[in-house]
Order: sequence, then C-alpha cells, then structure tokens
Amino acid sequence: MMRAARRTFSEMKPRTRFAAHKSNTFNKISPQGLERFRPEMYRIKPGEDQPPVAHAIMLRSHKIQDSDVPLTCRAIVRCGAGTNNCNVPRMTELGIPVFNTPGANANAVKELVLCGLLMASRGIYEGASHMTKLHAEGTAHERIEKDKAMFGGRELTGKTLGVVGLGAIGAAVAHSAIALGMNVVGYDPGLSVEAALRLPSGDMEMASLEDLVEQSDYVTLHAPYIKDVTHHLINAELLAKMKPDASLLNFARGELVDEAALNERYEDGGGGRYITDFAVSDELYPRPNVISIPHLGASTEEAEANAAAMAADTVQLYLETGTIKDSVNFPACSLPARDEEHVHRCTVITENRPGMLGDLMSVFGDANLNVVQQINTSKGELAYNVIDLELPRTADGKVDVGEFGTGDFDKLQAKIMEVSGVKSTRFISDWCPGTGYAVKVDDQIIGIGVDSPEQASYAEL
Ligand SMILES: NC(=O)c1ccc[n+]([C@@H]2O[C@H](COP(=O)([O-])OP(=O)(O)OC[C@H]3O[C@@H](n4cnc5c(N)ncnc54)[C@H](O)[C@@H]3O)[C@@H](O)[C@H]2O)c1
Ligand SMILES: O=C(O)[C@H](O)COP(=O)(O)O
Repeated sequence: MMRAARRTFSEMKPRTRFAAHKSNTFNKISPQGLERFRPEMYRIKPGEDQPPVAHAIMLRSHKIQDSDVPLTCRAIVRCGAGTNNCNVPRMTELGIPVFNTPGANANAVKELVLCGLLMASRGIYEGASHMTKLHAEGTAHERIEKDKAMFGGRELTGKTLGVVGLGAIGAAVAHSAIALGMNVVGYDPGLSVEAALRLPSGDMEMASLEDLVEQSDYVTLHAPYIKDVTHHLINAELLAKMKPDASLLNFARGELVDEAALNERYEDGGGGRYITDFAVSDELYPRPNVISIPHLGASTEEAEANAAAMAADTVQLYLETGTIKDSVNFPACSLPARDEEHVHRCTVITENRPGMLGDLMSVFGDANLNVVQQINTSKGELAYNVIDLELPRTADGKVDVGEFGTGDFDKLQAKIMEVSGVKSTRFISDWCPGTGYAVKVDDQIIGIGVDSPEQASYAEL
C-alpha cells in the first residue's frame, strides 16, 4: 500500500523526501551529471548492485536486460543518442519512458567523423602503423622518404559526401564538410522541421538513398539502429551502386551495414575504405580497407559531461513534475505546476483509445475530486496524462485530512488501475515525489506504493 496511516501533509514532508528517489547507473557516468542530483532527494548506486532497486536507471552503451529493470522503475535515461541497447518496445508496454540526450555528443562525433574522412582519403593510419614497424626495426630515418610513396592519398575538397541521417550529427557533419570544400548530398526519410532548419539547406542537395550512394565519394551513416527498420540499411544492392573507390564511414551503429556484403565487395576487388567506430566481423577485420575504432565517438570530456548533465535534468524533471521531454517512446508533455497545498498531481499512462480519457475522468468524478487542470498527449498506441486534483479543504483553506486522508490515495489509485487500458499511475507532490506508483503488468496490478516488492524485476513476472 502507498501510505500506512493518516497524517497531515506537513507531517509527512521530511520523512518521504529523503526516501523519495533512487537512481541506478550503468556505465561510468560523468560526475558533472551525477552532481546535479540533490543528495537530499536522490541516492545514486552502481547498476551492478543487487538486488536492483531504482526509480530511475541511467546508462550509456551498457546493454540493459529486462531483468535489470526493477518493478520500482519509472524511467530509463540514456546519456547519449542511441537507445538500441534497451528493449524500448517492452518498456513502452510497461509504461516506462525511455529518454535520451539529443545533440549532447554531436560535436564530439562530428570531429571524429572528420578524422574518419581524412583516414579514408590519406594513408594516415597505415602510414603511422608502418612507422611503428620501422622505428622498431631502427630503419625509420633511412626508409621514410622512400616508403611514403606507398601511402599516397587524395584530397577531400571537390569530392562528394553523402550523409545518411540528418539529425544532430548528420547536420553538423554536413556543415563541416561544406567548409572543407566538399559537395554534400543528404538523405533522411524522417527529417523533422527542427532538424531541417539546422541544415545548410542552400548548400546541399537531398536525394534518394540509391542516388546518394551512386553520387558519393564518401558515404557517412548517422541514422539510428532500429531492429526491424534500419537493420542492414546499407545492403548488397546499395554497395553494388557505390563508386568502385568510394569509402563508407559508420559512426552510427555496426548493424546498419551488411558486413558479409561489404566483405564480398572487397573480395571482388572493390576499393575504398570502411572506417567504423565499432567492432567488425572476423572476415572483415583483417582487410586493409577496414579501420575499426573502439566506439570513441562520444568519448570526450565535453560530450560525456554534456550528455550526463542533460540526462540528469531530464529524468529529475520527469520524476518530480511528470514533464516529458526527449523521450523516444513517450509523447512530449508539460503542465505548469499549481503551487497550492490542496492541489495534488497524478500521472496516468494508458492505451490511446476512444473513451479512455472519459473512463479515467469518471474515477475522479466518482471520488468527488475536482480536476483543476489536466493534459493528455499521445504517441502511437500510448497516451500520457498529467492531472492536477483539488483535494477537499477546511474553512481555513488547509487540506481536509478528515475528508481525504493519505489512505484514500491508495483507494483512488486502485480505482484508477482498475480502469481498462490503464498501464500505470504515479502520484507526485513536493512531500512525496514519485513514491506512489502502481503498474499493470500483463493484466496483473502491482501496487508498488512505497516500493515493495523491491527485489523483483519485470523479467521475473
Ligand atoms: N559513435 C558514437 O559514439 C555515437 C555517438 C552518438 C550517436 N551515435 C549514433 O548516431 C545516431 C544518430 O545520432 P544523432 O544524435 O544524429 O541522432 P538524431 O536523432 O539527431 O538524428 C537521427 C536522424 O536519422 C534519421 N533517420 C531515421 N531513420 C533513417 C533512415 N532509415 N535513413 C536515414 N535517416 C534516418 C532521423 O529522421 C533523424 O533525423 C544515433 O542513433 C546513434 O546510434 C553514435
Ligand atoms: O549513441 C550514442 O550516444 C553513442 O553511441 C555514445 O555511446 P557512449 O556514451 O556509450 O559512448
């Protein structure tokens, strides 16, 4: 149950505030992000701590399993862009928003892509490896001028760069490539208005993916990896359309490229290089065309700090106010707070269907609670509601605990959960932000309330 005995709200303040939020982290998260959590409100624990108990999970590229997600979890935040290391469809079913930090590491990736373009066009990597060998042999001074002929290259200026995916990173790469004197052609089937406004529009062309690969001397990938959508986006057919000496840069995700088909291309004498920020197959790795970097795109002090700070802010905003921004599976939503003691906020995650809102509102009507303000937003099959309820007041304006006490919240929550299509509910207030939580998992209602059962994860149900 949510709360045991009836108390006045002010009596509850100190106790519940301290126990309010716990966050688990996976991966090493920049201290500049973790410092943003107020210690009186949050406890931060490494994700490996067992049993997993958390209201929120922060992670970088750690592949999170369903068994890492405890029943207490209300939010998952990725310090970075790609969320393919989390089972987003399952989190949506469970009513758990997954957040990311758009653009926070874009500059770091852009800089490494520029390095990748130079490594694709000049023999920097091969030449440096050769020098390591010559120095070890003691012949570096003697051989350097003779051997440099083996590592000649070409210039970027005047060449065409195809940018696949024109979000935060793609747009930054396009601007820099134009500044280097390259022609830029772009492809993005889901370009948002916001992203379109960031593009060097007058200076670049848009094309179909087929035309882009045909025209380009370099193709750089900046699309997300989504299992059923962008798996092997660059396939045998597209690789066959590329110029014989064109290079492919992949700083997005390894799975975007059909490596077996790429291996065939090189087997058949195709040229150009594959510069990637990911590990490649055993067949591809030894090929001289391939340069593999250990996922360094976002590994700069600046990007790590930016992403962690943004993630910390986003998840606190959600836990403390219900506001959703930068979620990959939930609709954006914000309702300004009514800073009045008798107004109590609850959030409800539901199916997005006709009549759903009416069914929900009738629960408050039946409980004789006035809805003073409310917002309902939706994304696909999911709807999200932030509802401010006015509790009964005594003549002097205080909340009437005789009329509506803390135990009544439990009853109200149970009624909300009984409505068909409701996935989860959460009561938020400044004395108890986020502790009143109930969730429906595969038709079973779990009244988490003050966090029991703490040790179970969704995978165990
Ligand atoms: N190497 C690294 O360290 C590193 C760092 C950050 C991001 N990334 C990867 O790069 C990706 C892009 O990052 P971002 O910050 O630019 O994200 P973003 O969301 O700003 O941009 C992604 C763009 O890709 C577009 N897109 C979606 N499907 C597409 C498709 N089939 N073909 C072409 N475009 C498509 C979207 O419409 C969007 O405009 C991330 O999803 C992540 O996987 C890698
Ligand atoms: O999607 C991302 O943001 C990148 O792949 C960076 O991942 P990292 O933070 O684990 O380096």
